[in-house]
Amino acid sequence: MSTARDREQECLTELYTRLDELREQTRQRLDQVLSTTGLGHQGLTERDVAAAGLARRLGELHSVENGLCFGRLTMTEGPDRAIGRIGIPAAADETEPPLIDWRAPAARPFYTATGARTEGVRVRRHLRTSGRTVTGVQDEDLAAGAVAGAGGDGTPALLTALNAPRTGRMTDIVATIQAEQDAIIRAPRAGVLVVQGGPGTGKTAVALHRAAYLLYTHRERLARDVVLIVGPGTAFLRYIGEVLPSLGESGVLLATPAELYPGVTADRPEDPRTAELKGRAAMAGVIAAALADRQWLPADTLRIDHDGETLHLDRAGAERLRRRARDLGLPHNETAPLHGELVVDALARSVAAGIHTAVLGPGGEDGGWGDGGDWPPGEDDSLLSEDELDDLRAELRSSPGVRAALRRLWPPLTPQRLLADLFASPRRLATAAPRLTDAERGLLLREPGGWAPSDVPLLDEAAELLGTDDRAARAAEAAEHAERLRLAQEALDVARGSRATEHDDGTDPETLSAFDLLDAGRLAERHAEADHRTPAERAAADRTWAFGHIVVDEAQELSAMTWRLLLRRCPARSMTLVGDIAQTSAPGGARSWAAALDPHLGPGRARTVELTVNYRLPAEIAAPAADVLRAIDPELRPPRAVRSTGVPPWHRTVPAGRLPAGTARALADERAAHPGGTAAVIAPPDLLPALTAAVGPVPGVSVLDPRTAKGLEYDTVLVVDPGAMPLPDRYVALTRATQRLGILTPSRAG
Ligand SMILES: Nc1ncnc2c1ncn2[C@@H]1O[C@H](COP(=O)(O)OP(=O)(O)OP(=O)(O)O)[C@@H](O)[C@H]1O
Repeated sequence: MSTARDREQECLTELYTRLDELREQTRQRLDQVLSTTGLGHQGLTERDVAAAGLARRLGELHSVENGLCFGRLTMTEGPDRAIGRIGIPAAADETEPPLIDWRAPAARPFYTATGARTEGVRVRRHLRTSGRTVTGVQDEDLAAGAVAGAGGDGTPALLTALNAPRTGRMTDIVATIQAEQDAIIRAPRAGVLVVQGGPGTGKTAVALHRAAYLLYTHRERLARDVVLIVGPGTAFLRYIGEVLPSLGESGVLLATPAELYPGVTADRPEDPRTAELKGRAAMAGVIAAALADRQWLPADTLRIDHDGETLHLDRAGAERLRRRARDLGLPHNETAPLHGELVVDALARSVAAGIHTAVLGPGGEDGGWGDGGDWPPGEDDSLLSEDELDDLRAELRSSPGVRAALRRLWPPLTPQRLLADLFASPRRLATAAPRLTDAERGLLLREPGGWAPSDVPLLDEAAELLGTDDRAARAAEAAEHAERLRLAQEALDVARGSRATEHDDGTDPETLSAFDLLDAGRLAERHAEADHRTPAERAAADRTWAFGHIVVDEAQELSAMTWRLLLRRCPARSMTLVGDIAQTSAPGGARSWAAALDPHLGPGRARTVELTVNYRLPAEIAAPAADVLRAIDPELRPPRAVRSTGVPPWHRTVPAGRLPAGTARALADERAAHPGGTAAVIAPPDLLPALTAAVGPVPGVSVLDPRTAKGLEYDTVLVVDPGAMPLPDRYVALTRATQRLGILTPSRAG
């Protein structure tokens, strides 16, 4: 008699056969599409789009090779449902799909059914597989009523997953998503959802699976608009980088907050106090004031050389024109040409009025426009016709002296220029930030050269106020077009040359050739490169991209200015923000979700849910972490550990001078007792150089400070001198271990 495992093996083999067929069909269609020739420009673009779609699908089909099917639901009525990483559609002669995508509504009871609420499920089966072989089957009989279900109480499948050694890369959790996590993953897309949870409650895992779920459920929209995932640092992004590809998803953009301004690499070191200051919401006002300061006014009268004459623009007149330009309510760079027109018009009228005065002599009340008269002069003051005035304006517009004056009065600016000039000038800082103290302004003052991460939202703020100054982009496009024209012309010349030769050979000179039908311009158009970038690549390069959904991990760390930037990138306000208020270590980070988000969203606009079960820490390691949490805030409750290892953390006191050597020895002992897996030494930043030297390069071992360790996890963790860490950092350090924790404290005598 065949066992359940044999029967599952048969089903699994059949599923892999179907997967191989799907791969083959997709590969053939891709080959077919790629080999299509003789297409026009439009046809080529369509071919490229189709090929990219098929290549993506092929990638998806290959990414699910491991763990293709991980569960089965036997229903009280109707056919079984096999649950997997992707769906395999029913063939023409089938009524049910042989494999259901974990994100499909029909798969949901796999995660939510309990003995009390069976949702029509009789047996929930977990499959363990290795490659294409079934290695184990675990059944939960819901009809027996004793099953708590996927509620965080440690089903064997979950415990197996949690006890597995870590590889240094996060893995997906599709086979064991728990009910409280499932509710978050499948929450509606609209609105801002905040997921608060202690360390190890699966916030990161949930956020990534939510992104995969949303991409599946709103495929068309989100594949086009892209999902942005923001994580605290590059080490963290590397750690989570495989999860979505393993779920067959590639249409996401992963970035750190420092990477959110295209074209800027923000790696300039910075004093944390400066970073905190630059993260405050008040910096938005400072930047606006810095820009207003660049819309210049002459102290008295501006003298403008024009064609050997001197034109005059007095301060009051310049101020009136500036006010009219500002009243337009447009960004600075977009206002520049309009302000220029106002000034040119005023100058033209004043010249005309000068002619008027010269012809008629100074009359009546008209005491001129430089000293309190009506300025700029109106039409009635002019003897010139409108056509003559137009000519005069045109002349002034192209006058080098006038142009120089316009650049001075309303200079075209880039965000980089505005910020670099502001931070390099005590005078500009004093004008733009009068409410800051001298010491604070001193923190902002610096030589130009490079950008710090905290500059990124400020550059974005400045870009918003400045508007597009797309002259550079237009110039590049024009240069590119000229180059294409040149190449096309060359191609035509070569063709003409070869025809001349052919004629020499006696071919028919009357035969029409390509160059008879085309000119270089049209040929250039045809050769214009189609944009082959994926939507995620285009989004990465475009500051004004509106993302379909934004996921932020370690969201508690973001400054007010970074929130402003992110909300600009998501006008639809469709966001999932995960974090833990108790782990906030950034000086400008959140003390409460309401304090961090209400100023940007409005009070109560974000919906907050909590994760309460700790999947990382065994109960033994959770205990010392809970003590630290109480010290941070007695109101906060630690998450409940779902498993226990029977291995309590150890504690060792070492003379301070021998801390590096003592740590290296303790680590070596741990590695000898528990070979393989991953380990980390987490210490205050100033101890890192000595510890790194003492430990040396060991595969699978990292030496890092608590802030870099945030979000990461290791089988074994040694925390060195936790007493020297600020409380949130200590909390982070003590909550990274999945199996074993050792604490080394320097003795005072050392
Ligand atoms: N349902 C689950 N099944 C299996 N493993 C899970 C599950 N939920 C979480 N885990 C595992 O628990 C560990 C902690 O998860 P994760 O890193 O997402 O927690 P976190 O809340 O983001 O922690 P931190 O606040 O420290 O960043 C990871 O190894 C994750 O894979």
